[in-house]
Amino acid sequence: MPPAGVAAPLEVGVTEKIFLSATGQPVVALRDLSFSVAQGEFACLFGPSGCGKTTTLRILLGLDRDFSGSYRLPGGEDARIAAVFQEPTLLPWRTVEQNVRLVLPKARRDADLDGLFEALGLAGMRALYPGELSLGLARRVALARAFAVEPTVLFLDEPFVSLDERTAQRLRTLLMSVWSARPTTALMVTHNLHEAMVLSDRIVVLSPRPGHVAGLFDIRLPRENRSPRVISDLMRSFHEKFPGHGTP
Ligand SMILES: Nc1ncnc2c1ncn2[C@@H]1O[C@H](COP(=O)(O)OP(=O)(O)OP(=O)(O)O)[C@@H](O)[C@H]1O
Repeated sequence: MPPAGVAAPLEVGVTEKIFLSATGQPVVALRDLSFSVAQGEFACLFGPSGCGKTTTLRILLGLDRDFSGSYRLPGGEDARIAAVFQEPTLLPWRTVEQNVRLVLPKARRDADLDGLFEALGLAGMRALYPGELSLGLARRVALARAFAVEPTVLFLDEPFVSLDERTAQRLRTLLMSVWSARPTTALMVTHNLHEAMVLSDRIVVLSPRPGHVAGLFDIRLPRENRSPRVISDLMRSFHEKFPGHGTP
């Protein structure tokens, strides 16, 4: 394989991931899961409950090393990885500003983050503490923290669940405006097919467990052209290509 630079794709080749159930029975979560995400592409990992989406992210984040196979991150050894989870996981005794700056390397602790706070609608909230924020605002701070490190790869695990649809929609728009300013190779787990259509360049569709790639759905359309009509056409094509997937 050529050396992995920042321009290299995210490559996933998990041969097998087995858990042991409480009774000691093997649970094969993933088998022959293989896909890649091109540099600067935003991909969604979509599939039925229990098919191994979170397991895949945990492996790619280096949180689970007990699997067979391999993967390669953009940036290789020097990859700067950022992750956004369902829980914003902010330190309650630190301000919004401090929570974001904490993740920066010492040399960049004083970096100018005005543009980032502004873009995420947090400019007036930098001195607030997490306890003063709604869940939607706390998730914005989690996004700011992720983008502050200027990651070479970004992982998101259902960052917009349990928000009312208006707030979720606002956050998707904010995510896209920050991401578009500096397109970063991104992989986001979602249960929400509509969300995947709005946000991603490519949907990686997983089979039921043991998870492997059931197929790819490419959306090569500029996001500003994805009107409700276009999204509903895309949803129709998706259902034709993957009958039974993505129906509530
Ligand atoms: N620590 C664990 N011990 C045993 N089994 C596990 C463990 N973690 C996950 N599993 C099993 O592995 C499979 C994949 O789980 P995972 O959470 O990755 O699925 P998922 O696609 O993210 O599900 P969901 O969409 O419901 O969040 C499931 O069958 C799950 O029960």
